[in-house]
Amino acid sequence: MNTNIPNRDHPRLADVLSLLWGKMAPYRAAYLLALLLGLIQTAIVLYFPILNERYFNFLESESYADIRALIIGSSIVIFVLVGLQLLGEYLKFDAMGKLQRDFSLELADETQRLPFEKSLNEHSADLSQKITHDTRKTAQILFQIIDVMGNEIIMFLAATALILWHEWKVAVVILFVVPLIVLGTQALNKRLKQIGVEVADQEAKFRMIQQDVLQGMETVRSFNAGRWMRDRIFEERKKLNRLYIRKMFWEQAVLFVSSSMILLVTWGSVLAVARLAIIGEVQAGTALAFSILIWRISEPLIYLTQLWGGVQEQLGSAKRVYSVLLERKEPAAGAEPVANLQMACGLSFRHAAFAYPGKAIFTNLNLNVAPGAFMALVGLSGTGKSTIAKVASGLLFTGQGEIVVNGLSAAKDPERFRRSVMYVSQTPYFFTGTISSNLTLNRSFSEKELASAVKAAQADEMIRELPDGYETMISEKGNSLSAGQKQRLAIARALLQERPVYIFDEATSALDVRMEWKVIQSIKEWTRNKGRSLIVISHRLDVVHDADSICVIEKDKIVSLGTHAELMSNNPMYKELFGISADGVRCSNE
Ligand SMILES: Nc1ncnc2c1ncn2[C@@H]1O[C@H](COP(=O)(O)OP(=O)(O)OP(=O)(O)O)[C@@H](O)[C@H]1O
Repeated sequence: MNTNIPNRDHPRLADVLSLLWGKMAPYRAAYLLALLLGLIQTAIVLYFPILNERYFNFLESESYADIRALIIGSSIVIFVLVGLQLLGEYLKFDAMGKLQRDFSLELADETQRLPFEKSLNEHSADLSQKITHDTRKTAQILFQIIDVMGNEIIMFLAATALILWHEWKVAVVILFVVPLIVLGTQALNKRLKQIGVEVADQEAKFRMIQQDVLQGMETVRSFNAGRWMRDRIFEERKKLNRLYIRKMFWEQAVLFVSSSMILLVTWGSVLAVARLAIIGEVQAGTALAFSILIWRISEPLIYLTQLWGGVQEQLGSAKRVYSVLLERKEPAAGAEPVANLQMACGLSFRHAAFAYPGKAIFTNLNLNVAPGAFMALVGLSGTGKSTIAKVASGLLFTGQGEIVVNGLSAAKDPERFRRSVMYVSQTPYFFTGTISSNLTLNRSFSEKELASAVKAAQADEMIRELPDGYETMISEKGNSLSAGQKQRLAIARALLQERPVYIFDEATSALDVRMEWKVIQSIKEWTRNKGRSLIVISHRLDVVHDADSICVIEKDKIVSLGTHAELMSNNPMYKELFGISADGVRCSNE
């Protein structure tokens, strides 16, 4: 991605064009050829007044053979030119589609490198609108300016040159009017640019609400909140419609001002030439050619002012795209593989601090998980366990201090750091596709590896019972599976990956007590046999009480670290939580 993006609130047209032109590099030659072929259309349009002029003059001289030669010759030339023009259109559309595809993909990549806490707090519909709709509109600016506007400008200049040849005084007046139109519509265009930003933001907001309604269908239906949601959609759409009307008003204002000035000059010129024809200073054919050519000047001028308004609106989308481009990013991954990736290695927090915007979660945290050790993180809700786990996994970044695995620092080399740590959350995500594709995520594993990970996660029987086994399709976000099934599949998926450190963040919370115990035992055995480090976060202390060390988090800091026996004797809160947890298990077993 272009790193030389000026840090301005509103991107300038020149900056956007230079960014897009850079991205066009692989398709530039084809596009330039398309532009050249596009000039054919201008040539054909401009040829018609000349054809008419000759036709009329041949009529006056009563030369039928010349007329026949003129028509046949012109038809053949135009036929060939139209074929070439088709080729030009194909090349242009191809280049345009490729630029839009690349730009959208690059923005999606950039979004993947946004700080995790930033993407957590941005609505996915807003990001998706930026990646799809806003990149497409931004890319269109290049084509509007170079291709469409370029063509219109060439048409205008060529027609002016032809008029200059016929009647130079009229051409000078026309050229004088152009700067007046630009100045006259500048203030209106500024307004259009601002409305462009408002429209793009409101379109994204409208999409967010629609997505919320679809994703929260269960809650909407359970709480009979359909009417409230409908009213919200209605309100947002109403605001959008108002903006569309405002946009239309300002576009029309630009059009009205520019068209009035252009038409005034056009009709004035037509009258002047008509007078010259009447007094016999110009031939009838020349007067006809002139009146056709004058429209070849005024039409592009009117069209250009309209297009210019469209570009102002597209700059609103560019502003939203730039908001992602200018955001701080994770460092890009190094190309070379991690040298000496030790499978038996620990994880260390060194004087680490982390804060969500406006909220410190921990300061000066020092914690070591020894190679091959099993550590449990426990504590009351909201004390920061998941945050510590996400920082340890290289998803969230510390403001101070560092997290180190295999000699790699999470903040300095996040992508390679993450190849050493596997994080499994309580609510795993599944992609639309088969069970098998969700387990392997497009990597190849032998049948034996797959079966062994699935068995360790206690998911083998469950998969066998599904209608198509491993080939069973999972619907969006794994909605066709139970919460416990999803958690076991997520554990199998994690165990398949060879990582030195595994972190399970309440990853078995949806399982029944017996199944949870079996899965945790299985995970412990799996990691112990392979010499991997294991961190488990759980509210059920009885399933993690045999950890090598247990870390009790309270009010965003570690208050105790020790074995179960040590904590039972020196941490009353741990003792209380363990008692409740064990009682719960006893009750559920009775
Ligand atoms: N994306 C976020 N933006 C801002 N604050 C957040 C974000 N995620 C979590 N928090 C806050 O950070 C604090 C710690 O949350 P965290 O999820 O780490 O706690 P936890 O101990 O794992 O809780 P639980 O046991 O309920 O899962 C909470 O006060 C929470 O509101």
